[in-house]
Amino acid sequence: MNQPHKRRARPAGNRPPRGRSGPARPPADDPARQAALDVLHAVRTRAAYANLVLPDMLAQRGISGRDAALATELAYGACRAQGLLDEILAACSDRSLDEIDGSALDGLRLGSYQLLRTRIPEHAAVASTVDLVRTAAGSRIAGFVNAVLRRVAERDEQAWLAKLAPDETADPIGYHALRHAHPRWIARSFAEALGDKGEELAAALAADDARPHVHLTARPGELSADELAAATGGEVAPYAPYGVRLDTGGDPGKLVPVQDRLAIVQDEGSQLCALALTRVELAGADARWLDLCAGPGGKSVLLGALAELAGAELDAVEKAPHRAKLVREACGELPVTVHEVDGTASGLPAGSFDRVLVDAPCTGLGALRRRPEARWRRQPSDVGELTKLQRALLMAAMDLVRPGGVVAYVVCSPHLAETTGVVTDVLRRTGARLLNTRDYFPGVPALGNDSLTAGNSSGHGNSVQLWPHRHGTDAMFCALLERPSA
Ligand SMILES: C[S@@+](CC[C@H](N)C(=O)[O-])C[C@H]1O[C@@H](n2cnc3c(N)ncnc32)[C@H](O)[C@@H]1O
Repeated sequence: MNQPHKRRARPAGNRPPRGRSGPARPPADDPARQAALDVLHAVRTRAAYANLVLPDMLAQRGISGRDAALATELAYGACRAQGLLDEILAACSDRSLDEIDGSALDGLRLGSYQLLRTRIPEHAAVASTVDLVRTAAGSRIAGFVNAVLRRVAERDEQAWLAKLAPDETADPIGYHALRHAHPRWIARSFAEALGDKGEELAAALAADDARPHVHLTARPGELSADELAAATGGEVAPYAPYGVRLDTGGDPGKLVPVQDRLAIVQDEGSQLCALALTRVELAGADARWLDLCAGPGGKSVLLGALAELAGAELDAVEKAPHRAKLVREACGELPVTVHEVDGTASGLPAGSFDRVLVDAPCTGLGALRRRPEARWRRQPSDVGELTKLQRALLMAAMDLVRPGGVVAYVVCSPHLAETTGVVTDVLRRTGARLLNTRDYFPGVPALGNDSLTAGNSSGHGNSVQLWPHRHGTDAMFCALLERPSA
């Protein structure tokens, strides 16, 4: 007769100490959830970017296939939904979230995400998460996580929303913010830019959770969009003449045309904004172009290639040394001179550039779909600091461009303070003219909300606001300003 199997007690020395950040090696039996949990830990404790940490972790741990897909879904999904999960967790716990041990909170987010937003059966979602928390933080904390997750499992997501969301009529922004797991201030900023608090706001918030297509730019003068599409299995992008859209996953950096420097990875919205600057007809000289915020160099490559075709040269300014290096590497043999200086005091000669791009540092609220945790990390207080810098850079650009030359002000954000707020102020201070920017986005529909457009009230032209849910691009803003002739 077989002897009953005796569980060997785990030696105390093997037990991870309380409060440690998680096991160095994933347990062999659940590498996907362990990786997701470790990503949540890195995001919470050291402000890591999930989309940078996870791919490295998967490679180092040799996690691939279905496990890699599950780890990605759980890590990114829990990061995106964090605020919604936290509201639900707060309703299920008698402690406030601030009082909950960090490892427990990571586990609660991971477990509640599985319960509410995946088809993983309840017992598997809870038991697997509790096991991981027990290994990392001990039995007492695991018991707490188990109890809270059991309460979360009493309702599905819709039922929780019905219980917790504000009334749609009385508070439409709060309602859509919670339903689409966005902070209220971001939902409000989208609503203000769209001029809509209802269906379109919901569509804009939903688009932030969709995986973006990868876009490529064919290097002008080297390859056409048709050729690039044929070489990569992608399709020609709808609006940008050098653009290709890829439907497949995988690392686009490994595509042969990208490795051969015949194409770059670049959102179609970025392509359109850089191109708009080059499409304005100028009277007089057109030989010196400037990119005032160039790192890591995507738009410099496109502008540098177009400058070469036009017989012009590009100066590229970047303040951060490592990013200036990236610009140099990206531009290679193109006629681009990189200056590692502050764009607000570059020392470049005033009035000497024909075309200037200011692709200013911004909140990035227009690219939230690319960074799972970004919506919860950004704070409303970031906006004030950034708009000061954006104003200073745009003022510097107005000084560097020659009379009759053109400046493109671009941000990857629809927040009105960063877009029309900055532009309206600089128009007032410089007497510059806002061109009808939409004319330089030919064939692109639904380019903005007329009633909100910078300069409209003073009879100037219109700026452009792109959106993921309308155009499949990042939510890029672009305004073309002409310096009055002397
Ligand atoms: C939105 S990114 C530019 C993206 C770039 N145009 C591209 O397409 O790859 C803004 C850049 O401005 C740089 N920057 C921030 N402050 C600056 C300053 N005062 N002068 C020049 N560059 C600055 C940042 O380091 C960052 O690389």
